[in-house]
Amino acid sequence: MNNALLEIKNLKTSFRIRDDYYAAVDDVSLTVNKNEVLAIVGESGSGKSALAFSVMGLHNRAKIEGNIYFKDHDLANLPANKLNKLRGDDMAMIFQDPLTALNPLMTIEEQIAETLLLHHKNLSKKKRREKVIDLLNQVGIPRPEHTCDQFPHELSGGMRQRVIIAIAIANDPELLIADEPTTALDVTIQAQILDLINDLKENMNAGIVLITHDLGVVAEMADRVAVMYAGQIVEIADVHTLFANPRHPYTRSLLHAIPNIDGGNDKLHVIQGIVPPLHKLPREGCRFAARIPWIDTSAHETNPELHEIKPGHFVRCTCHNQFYFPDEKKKEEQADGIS
Ligand SMILES: Nc1ncnc2c1ncn2[C@@H]1O[C@H](COP(=O)(O)OP(=O)(O)OP(=O)(O)O)[C@@H](O)[C@H]1O
Repeated sequence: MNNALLEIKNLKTSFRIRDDYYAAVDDVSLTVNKNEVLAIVGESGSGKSALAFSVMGLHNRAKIEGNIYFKDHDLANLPANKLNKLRGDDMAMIFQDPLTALNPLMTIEEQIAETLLLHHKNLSKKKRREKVIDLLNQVGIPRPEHTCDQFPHELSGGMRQRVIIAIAIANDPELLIADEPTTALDVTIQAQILDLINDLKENMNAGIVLITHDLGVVAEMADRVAVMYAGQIVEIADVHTLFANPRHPYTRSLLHAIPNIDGGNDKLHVIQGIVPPLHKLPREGCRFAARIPWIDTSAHETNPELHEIKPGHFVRCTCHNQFYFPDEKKKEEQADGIS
């Protein structure tokens, strides 16, 4: 049985810079299944949000090519009115910054009710309030009746993010996209919000796309992980495989950059350089090659593709076969007595 909820095929999302279009998402294909959390990880500028916004139809002036299949629709080619109906009804998004995502001039009840009314036009005022209180309860707001009448600025960051989640789940969406849902929050609140999203996955039967640059969050929450670099997926695997046997040099560098928890002597490996700006992204060859200059250029493919190296484990470019970290090689050589 096909368990796919969302199927993205050859998606290309391009932005106009001066006279040309540049792809921030460049030929991405992905599937999100029912009842799974798919994490998308990568440094700032790798195209994670551009991908999520394409699915939600939130780009104003981007050029979108390819297909985004969801519930018998191709979102990439759907008229705005139909997309609006699906958004808020069947798919919803939790944004990074709860303050900018809420309307400062509306009470919490009014904001949640606005989404409810999309689906239940004839809801009486009394029933509407009951449903809002119920949703605020579900997301762990302690005094929901009181919070209903408050404005966003009267709530803490963690409470505001709970309200955002209440709005997102108001109509029981089948697909939930959470874009860095805890970045703006402090650590203890982060953990509570992640627990809440985990509970939602269990209770809602939804597919969740979790965008984050925090690998700790990925390890805790994800079923599968897609690693993005410079607009492309460079590796995709189930979460256990990705942490136990990361293959792409970028994935390995991201994992290598996590400090050793037991305080070993390993130096923190910092990935040299940054994701280049959009109009300067290399469009030919391995896009990560410039950041691993010690690897011989012959290791890279001319047109790197995603290869399935084990069932469900895909890696782009053959360079992973020859990749090593210079500090590790040095250690090995020292151990072998070579100076
Ligand atoms: N509206 C836009 N117009 C032009 N360029 C854009 C636009 N939106 C994003 N970009 C560019 O597209 C690239 C990908 O950006 P995106 O925000 O998707 O990255 P990201 O991985 O989500 O990063 P972050 O973690 O910082 O949100 C970046 O180079 C960014 O500057």
